[in-house]
Amino acid sequence: MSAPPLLAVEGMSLDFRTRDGRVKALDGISFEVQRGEILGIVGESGSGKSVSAYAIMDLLDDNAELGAARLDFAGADLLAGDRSALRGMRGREISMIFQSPRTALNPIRPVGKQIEDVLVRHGPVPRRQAKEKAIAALRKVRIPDPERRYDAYPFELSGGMCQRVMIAMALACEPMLLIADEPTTGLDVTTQAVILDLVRDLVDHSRMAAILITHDLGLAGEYCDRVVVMHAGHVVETAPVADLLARPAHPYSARLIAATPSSASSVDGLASIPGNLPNLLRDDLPLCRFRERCDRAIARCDSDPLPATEVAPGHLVRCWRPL
Ligand SMILES: Nc1ncnc2c1ncn2[C@@H]1O[C@H](COP(=O)(O)OP(=O)(O)OP(=O)(O)O)[C@@H](O)[C@H]1O
Repeated sequence: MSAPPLLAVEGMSLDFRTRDGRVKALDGISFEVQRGEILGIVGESGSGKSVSAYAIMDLLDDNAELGAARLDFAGADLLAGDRSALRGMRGREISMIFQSPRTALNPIRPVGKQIEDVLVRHGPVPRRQAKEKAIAALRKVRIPDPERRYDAYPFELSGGMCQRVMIAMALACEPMLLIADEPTTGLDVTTQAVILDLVRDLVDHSRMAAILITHDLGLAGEYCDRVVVMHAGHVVETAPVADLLARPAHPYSARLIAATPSSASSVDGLASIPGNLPNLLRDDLPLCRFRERCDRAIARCDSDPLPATEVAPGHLVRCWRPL
C-alpha cells in the first residue's frame, strides 16, 4: 500500500463569471502531490496552472466558482468545515512564491523584518525570538552575511537575492507544501539554478513537498519527480518526469517536448504548436480541448468523454488515441 498523498485534487472545476460570459478555466482536473516530491505543472500560458494553485490556496477572485469532488490536504478535507480555520491551516502549512519577488516584497521595510512579520503572524514565535529565527531563515536560503542582509531593503538586493528572501519567508514557518509559481522567471540561468537547487535540497532533506509551476519543460525535467501537463484547463497527462520526456502519450505533450529542444528553452509563446488554446468563454467547448489542434483526432473524440488510461505505472493520459 502506498502512503496517502499530501495533497489530493480530484475532479476540480473552476469557472469565472465575467461580463462576457463564463470562463471555464478548469474542467475536472485531478492530480496528487506525494510527500517528498516535486510535482511540476507545465503548459502554455492560459492553461490554468496558476488558478489551480490559487484554488488550493483559497486565493481566488470573488468572481470564481469552484467545484471539486475532493480537495484533501494532509488528511484534512479543504471543502468541508470552517473556512477561516482552513485558511489559517493553509497559510501555515502551504506557502506560495510568485514571480517578480521585488513587487511581492514591501519596498519600505527591511527584508529581515518582513520575515519576522510572517513568523509572528503564523507561528507561535514571540517578537524577541523572531530576529534570530529570521536570520536563520536567511542563512538557510544561503544568503551570504545574513546578519547584515537582515537590515537590507529590497532595492539594495539583486533579483536573485530578493527571490531567496521570498523563499526564506515562504519557508520560515516550515510549511508542508511549497507552491512555486514560475519562481525563476526573469532571473539569469545561474541564479535560477541556485534557487531551484535550494528547493530540491529542501524537499530532499526536510518534510516539505513542492509544486513547481513552469512554462519550461527543460526545467521540469531537471528538477521535478513527476509532471502534470495542462492544456486549456484540462490535465492531459501525468507521469514520472523521465517517462514523460522519453515516452509522451498525449499528442500535446509530444508537441511540447518537440518544441523544447534544450533545457534552456521554454514553451512560452510556442510558435511550433499550431492553433491556439480554445476560447474558454465558449459554451460549446469540445470534449477534448485539444481537438482542433490535433492531427490524430478520430470521430470518438467528438462524441465520448475523455478516458483516463494508465499507459505505464503512474503514467496517465486523457486521450482516445494516445501515442
Ligand atoms: N479573475 C479572472 N477572471 C476571469 N478569467 C480569469 C481570471 N483569472 C484567470 N482567468 C482565466 O483563467 C485561465 C487560466 O489562467 P492561468 O493564469 O491559471 O493560466 P496559466 O497557465 O497560469 O498561465 P500563465 O503562465 O500565463 O500564468 C485563463 O484563460 C485566464 O484568462
